[in-house]
Amino acid sequence: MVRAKSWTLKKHFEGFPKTSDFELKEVELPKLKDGDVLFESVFLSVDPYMRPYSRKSMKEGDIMIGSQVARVVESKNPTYPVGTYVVAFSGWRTHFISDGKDLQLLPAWPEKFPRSLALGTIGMPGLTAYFGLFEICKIRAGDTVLVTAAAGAVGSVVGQIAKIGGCKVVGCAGSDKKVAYLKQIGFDEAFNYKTVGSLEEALRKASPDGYDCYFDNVGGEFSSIVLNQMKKFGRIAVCGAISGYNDTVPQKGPYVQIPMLFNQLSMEGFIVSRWNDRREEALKILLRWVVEGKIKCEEHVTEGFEKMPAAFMGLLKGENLGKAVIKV
Ligand SMILES: NC(=O)C1=CN([C@@H]2O[C@H](COP(=O)(O)OP(=O)(O)OC[C@H]3O[C@@H](n4cnc5c(N)ncnc54)[C@H](OP(=O)(O)O)[C@@H]3O)[C@@H](O)[C@H]2O)C=CC1
Ligand SMILES: CCCCC/C=C/C=O
Repeated sequence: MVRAKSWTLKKHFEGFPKTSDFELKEVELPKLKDGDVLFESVFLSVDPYMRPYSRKSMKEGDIMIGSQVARVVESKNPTYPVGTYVVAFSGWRTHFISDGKDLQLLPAWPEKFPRSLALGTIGMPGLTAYFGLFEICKIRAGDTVLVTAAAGAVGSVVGQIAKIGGCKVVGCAGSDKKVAYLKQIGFDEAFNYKTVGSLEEALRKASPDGYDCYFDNVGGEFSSIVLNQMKKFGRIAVCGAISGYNDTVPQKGPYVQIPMLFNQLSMEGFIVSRWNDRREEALKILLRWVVEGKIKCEEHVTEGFEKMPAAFMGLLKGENLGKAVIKV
């Protein structure tokens, strides 16, 4: 018999999540039926979307939503023999039983890279960067691309793909260590948005001619300032709005119409699952770029399933450099 631990949402988050909003539970899993597979989570992901989606799609008492890289430990399903690795969307759980549906088999995995990358660069965040840049920003060689939360899971891949595409890349992040990292992985310009005196001046200094593309991960006041520095026909990919996820009262800011009108801008929100039908094709490209060394991957690994709430809250505070993952 296997005992499975899980983290549940004890109380809906009000403002910034608290330790007391989560509850650790343990249950005994039943025996497998024909067609069933028993998995153990090897790596779990914490992602910003869990904050807004907890309110949108969960009720109190539910297991926290999320994905994991998991390994088959017992199987009554020939498609998933023992030892097979998958990406599953089974929530914050150490073990789970699946009927084999809605699992994503990991491709042949190069020895030298950890499988946790299937939750980051070679997974959902990498796909977000890829489709956001090519389908929404429609990058072209020579464009100047700005990205916020640039040292995180999505942002760090955005910058590196934009460089592969022949763009000039400017990144903003919340610590000097992150800024140094951005320069190390090839960003042309980077600054710490928390310590520059004036965001407006910092943006102007990084690209005096303005920006063709803005990959917006944060929203809020920062993005209102960027709007006025977009070039004519600029494209804005609204990927995330983390600066507002913990707000209890929605932020108010300048209205977007005037800069959008006079600079003839396009602004489009997107959810990565829009391109699920092209997932495999894009993952192959991302994996190739990683193997070729064109994309460097950084991970912020927290050891121990018990520390998942702390890792999630740390992510929302900006403690992570690269993709935040939990090693069980
Ligand atoms: N549209 C889609 O399909 C998807 C959207 N997303 C969105 O992309 C964004 C980045 O996600 P992801 O790469 O996974 O996360 P990250 O790895 O970038 O981690 C989140 C980062 O956000 C930054 N941050 C936190 N609070 C603020 C704030 N108030 N203002 C500015 N920055 C802040 C922190 O970095 P710093 O130290 O630099 O402040 C933190 O490290 C999120 O908004 C997320 O919701 C992600 C996946 C899919
Ligand atoms: C199930 C993954 C969906 C990710 C969409 C993210 C939106 C904002 O973070």
